[in-house]
Amino acid sequence: MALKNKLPCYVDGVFIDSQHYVNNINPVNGQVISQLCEATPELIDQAVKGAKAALKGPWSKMSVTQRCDLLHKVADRMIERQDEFIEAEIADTGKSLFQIENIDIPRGAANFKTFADMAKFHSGETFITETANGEKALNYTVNKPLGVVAVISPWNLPLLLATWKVAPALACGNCVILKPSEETSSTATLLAQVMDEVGVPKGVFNLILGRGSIVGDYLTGHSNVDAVTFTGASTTGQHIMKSVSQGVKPISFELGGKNSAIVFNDADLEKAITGVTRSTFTNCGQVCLCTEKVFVHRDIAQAFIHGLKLAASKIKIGYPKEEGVFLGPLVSKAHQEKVLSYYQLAKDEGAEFIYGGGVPNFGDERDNGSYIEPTIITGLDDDSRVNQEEIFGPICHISVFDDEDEVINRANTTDYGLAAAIWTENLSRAHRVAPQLDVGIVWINTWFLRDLRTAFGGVKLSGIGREGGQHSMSFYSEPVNICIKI
Ligand SMILES: NC(=O)c1ccc[n+]([C@@H]2O[C@H](COP(=O)([O-])OP(=O)(O)OC[C@H]3O[C@@H](n4cnc5c(N)ncnc54)[C@H](O)[C@@H]3O)[C@@H](O)[C@H]2O)c1
Ligand SMILES: N/C(=C\C=C\C=O)C(=O)O
Repeated sequence: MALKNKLPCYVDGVFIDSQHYVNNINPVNGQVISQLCEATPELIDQAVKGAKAALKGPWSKMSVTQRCDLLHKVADRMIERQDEFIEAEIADTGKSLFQIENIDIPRGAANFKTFADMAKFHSGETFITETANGEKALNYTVNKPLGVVAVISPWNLPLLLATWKVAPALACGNCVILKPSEETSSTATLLAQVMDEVGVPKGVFNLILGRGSIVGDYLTGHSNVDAVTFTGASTTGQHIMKSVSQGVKPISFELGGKNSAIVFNDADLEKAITGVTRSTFTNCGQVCLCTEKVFVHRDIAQAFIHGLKLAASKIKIGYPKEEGVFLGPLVSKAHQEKVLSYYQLAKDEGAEFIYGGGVPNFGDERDNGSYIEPTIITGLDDDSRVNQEEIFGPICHISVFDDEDEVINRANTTDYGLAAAIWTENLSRAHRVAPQLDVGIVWINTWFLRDLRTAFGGVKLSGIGREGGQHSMSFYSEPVNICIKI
């Protein structure tokens, strides 16, 4: 069923128009493309009640194999409808067709396949116990679902990040209530259609739409929600933590970042330039893993800066489907204003602009969109606001360093701790430096190369917990130890 101009909620197996609307705007030209039906508290209560009931229905009676086969059907149907997912994601985000068809949409189906397969191998533990006084017992684990899981997802990789949590939550037998970002709800609505089409039992997957501060806040504070998994800004995470603390329930947070790329003088310079171009400007800098701070060794600084500036100048900015376009707009006017305020702050703090710093002038409808220039700056202190606060746009600051210990300390001097990239051809140095970085993820001579079985998450303001592979299976399950005297 093609998306019309109203995006409905999906509660207890029914698509519902709440009669309360929030405009959905295309960031390419600022036009209203649809309206999402914002969930009311009553509708959220109904979703939680339906999810609770579904835990006792056919879903809980399915074998792991039956449940995971159904999730494979979800993945297969997403692939059958991928053109609709691509169109919907482009309409909401304006990002390039290249990125959407190579990263965003394929990962939706991949997330379901990965965790459906992982669930089949999610084993417990068994111990034959012999106590000091000669008693014998058999101990074994049963993995049970948490119950009703609230999933709150962001706008930067909408389908990828919603399914990154929905898939393992369902694979572990939970019922889910997904609240996507109000900026990008279209692919989540298609996901609800897919769930309905393949026969996921009613109440197992629910979709409630609307503003985070209203709908998200009500959901995370709901006494009958058993767990909350959230991806978004650190400040929002802190708010959700307060909201959830009205009860005692598991939380998983993937939050903001202020990520460094460290380019040593023994790096392959061309690889490093290409890699840092990707890690800074991909998705218009709107990836939590993106580089915003580049530390380059003094010996190669001029050559690196020249190369990065040349690479940035070759980046094509334009319509999502335009041939060769790498950079689309930022997700919204509000976010464009936020990122531009940091460009202005950089000027005020005395930065030297090596490239960019403004807004492209197209002379057409795109001037009503939220485009921005890729930007490279230098000359600011490590403790400047621009170098300490997450900007979440296509900008990096370049600093020069002289030795390893210095750069490790400088890269760690941040309240965030999500990801880092190291560029060096010296393997000893790579393996020596990586563990010293206070982050959750380190890439060496690459960036955003993903194995979905690995631990994903950050430390400090970048999050709580890890998801990915068995880390997701553990978060979305409650192990019960059963001891039988023998
Ligand atoms: N660590 C990661 O994996 C990761 C991934 C993507 C984005 N992010 C971070 O997310 C931020 C950008 O995304 P964003 O602007 O959508 O983040 P955001 O925090 O504004 O919103 C994220 C989600 O939370 C909801 N929300 C907002 N306020 C809420 C509240 N009070 N209660 C409940 N829900 C609420 C929003 O509606 C949205 O669905 C950046 O800081 C980025 O670093 C982190
Ligand atoms: N969680 C993942 C990416 C997060 C990107 C942040 O913007 C992933 O690749 O699984």
